[in-house]
Amino acid sequence: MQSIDRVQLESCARQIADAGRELGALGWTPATSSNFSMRLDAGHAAVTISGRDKGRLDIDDIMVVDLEGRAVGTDARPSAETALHTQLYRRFPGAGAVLHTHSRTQTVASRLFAGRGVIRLEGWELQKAIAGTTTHESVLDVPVFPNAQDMSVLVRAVDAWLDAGKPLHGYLIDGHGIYTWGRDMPETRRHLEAFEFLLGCELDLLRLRGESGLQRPF
Ligand SMILES: CSCCC(=O)C(=O)COP(=O)(O)O
Ligand SMILES: [Zn+2]
Repeated sequence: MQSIDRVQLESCARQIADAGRELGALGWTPATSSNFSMRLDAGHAAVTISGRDKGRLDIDDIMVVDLEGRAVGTDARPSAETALHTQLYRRFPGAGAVLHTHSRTQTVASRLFAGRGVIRLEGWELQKAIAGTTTHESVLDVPVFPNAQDMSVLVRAVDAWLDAGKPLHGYLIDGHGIYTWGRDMPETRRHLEAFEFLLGCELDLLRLRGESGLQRPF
């Protein structure tokens, strides 16, 4: 088995802790929710330990797992949602970081659009913050998958979307939060901020269009 590069692990742990502090300050990680990870090598990732306050992470709050989600070199329990992180590293070889948060905007949007199963973003300049998007004249579909306590159910939903050949840069889980990823932590942060902003705009449009808009069945 490949040995873990300790210097790289510490660097990733610091980046994860820094991201957690900043996202926590924004109020996107309430009540110990959220989880974060970074790829270490082709077979391992650094991920947050389950149940820790993600806004107050120390580097000791981050552990190593293999890409099947098994703990490596520790008895600590990785995030309850580790399977969603490792799935993304397996499916996207270029993914270097994954962020999952529970902001109010993400959570409300997930509930409002759950019946439709997808939030279609189009015409927004900020779509260009998503890697590979060069114009506002593009369509960015953000699926909303039903929540489940059994991670294998969620993994199957994400696999089905990807196996259908549909582009995916982030997804919502109904009543829960968002997952997004990127080649490294800065790109992943940019994606997360873009989704937060765009979901907020969609919610604002619904509010401004009035109560009937909010109640319209999707
Ligand atoms: C108290 S939040 C419920 C679990 C959750 O959704 C989450 O993001 C945090 O779980 P973890 O095991 O990663 O701490
Ligand atoms: Zn969560």
